[in-house]
Amino acid sequence: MIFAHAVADVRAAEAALMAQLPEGALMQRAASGLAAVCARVLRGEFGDGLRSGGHRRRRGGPYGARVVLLVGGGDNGGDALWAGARLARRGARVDAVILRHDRVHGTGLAALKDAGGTVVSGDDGPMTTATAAAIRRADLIIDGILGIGGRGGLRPDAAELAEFAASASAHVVAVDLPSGIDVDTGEISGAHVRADTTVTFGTHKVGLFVDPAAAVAGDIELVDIGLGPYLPAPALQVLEFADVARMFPEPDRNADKYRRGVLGLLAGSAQYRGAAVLAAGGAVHGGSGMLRFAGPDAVAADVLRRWPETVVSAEAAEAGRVQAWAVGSGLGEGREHEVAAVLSAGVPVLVDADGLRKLPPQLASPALLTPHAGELARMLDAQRSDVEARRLHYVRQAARRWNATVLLKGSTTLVAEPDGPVRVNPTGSPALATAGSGDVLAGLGGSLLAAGLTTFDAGSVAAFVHGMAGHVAAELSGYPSASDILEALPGVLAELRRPANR
Ligand SMILES: NC(=O)C1=CN([C@@H]2O[C@H](COP(=O)(O)OP(=O)(O)OC[C@H]3O[C@@H](n4cnc5c(N)ncnc54)[C@H](O)[C@@H]3O)[C@@H](O)[C@H]2O)[C@@H](O)CC1
Ligand SMILES: [K+]
Repeated sequence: MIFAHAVADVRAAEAALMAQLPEGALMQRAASGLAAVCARVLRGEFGDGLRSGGHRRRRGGPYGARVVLLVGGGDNGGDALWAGARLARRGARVDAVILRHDRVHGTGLAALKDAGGTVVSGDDGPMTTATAAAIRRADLIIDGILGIGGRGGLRPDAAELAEFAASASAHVVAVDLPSGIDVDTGEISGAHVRADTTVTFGTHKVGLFVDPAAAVAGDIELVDIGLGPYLPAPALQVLEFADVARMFPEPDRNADKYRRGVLGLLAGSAQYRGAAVLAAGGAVHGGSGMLRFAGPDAVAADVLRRWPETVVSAEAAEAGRVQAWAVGSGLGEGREHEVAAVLSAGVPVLVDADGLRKLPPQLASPALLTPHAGELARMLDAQRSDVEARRLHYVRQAARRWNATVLLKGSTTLVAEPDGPVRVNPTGSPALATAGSGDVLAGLGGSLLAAGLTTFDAGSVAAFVHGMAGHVAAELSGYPSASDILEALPGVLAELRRPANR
């Protein structure tokens, strides 16, 4: 599992660690790790990041490379200067653009000059003819404008520099984080740097994983500076393949269909017949032992035709015993009494799409709510654009409001509980943004609930597996449909369950 921590926790851990170390030792660890990643960038080991196609790719390493440092007035600038000094000693031509001469990191600047680096900015402002020329011909730009001490977006002079750097052909490496993002929330409130690679220190920062900021961080490289023992519980978790392989339900020797868990599914309608078929498909592959579908005859017939292993009934009340319900995908209008009965049945419930319109003020059972940004906006009476801009804020708010687990779908899918860490799904891709894809996810998540996973684990495992299926489907068909994603599921699950991966 990968973790990310809030700035206050990073600061506290740094203070505790620094008390054990000689002055400046931590910055040297950071600068050495930063310089090492920069050397790899200059050897061509990284992709073209955000600006694919528009890059001048260098392969020769630091010797003879042209490097520009953008240096703010804090320790983030200090890291850039010390790393610049290391690269200069390895033969790079290093030019520094100093934003605040009155607050520049003194020993870092002296080290850079000792190593042969030069300052190209003037006393009146950072943007000079020499600055522009250096940025234009640079192979690598190191963004040390703001780190975890930054507040709000970039000021105008820094914004102008960032803009100019983005238009150049150099690879941009951000120090700790792309300057100007809100590091604890992933929000972007003003001008900011767009990085191809971010080298972050001690632990990942929250904003590096949450959009919109995550989209401007590029590849993330973590440099260990020894903070580990001093860090508290993380604010954010990112599941990895091995975690999901371990968490995915494994039937034991005595398993039968009931013990593996039975999912009840209330989905689809005369208007949205396909939603029932897709959700049922996610469910039959999702690790539970049996699917009971409740719905109108015509819809149930579609489900049975495609998934003959399903047991169908006309109404939820006639479905029989289940260990969990999934409710809402393509459900359309009506069936309020059935939804209400299912929500108060006392078993865990996944609520998707039209089910989210029918939520009571208080939920009686453990629930996993799976809105996209538009649905979450409606649930909280907010603007969709605001939810997209402040994803972490709103997913946490909804989790507290309904005392439930909330999975906010989108460019970075987040899974939040009322208290505790938030999980970010790392496998998402634009391939998932297709009609019916959410129905597959709902069936899969419901099935995992029925198999006994908690709402938090079921949501995050379902999102991970669904995302992997999206990647596989995209490789096969370019622009996959939800049916393609569904078809890719068994292969992904087989890979997860291979003994070597568990
Ligand atoms: N504290 C430590 O032990 C370590 C810190 N390191 C580096 O130090 C960084 C944090 O350094 P600082 O605390 O000096 O802070 P920063 O370098 O992030 O910011 C410097 C100062 O800029 C000012 N500022 C804030 N927002 C601004 C804005 N929008 N425009 C212009 N100025 C603004 C503030 O006065 C702030 O103190 C980390 O991100 C990391 O790069 C690393 O060297 C590792 C060790
Ligand atoms: K930075």
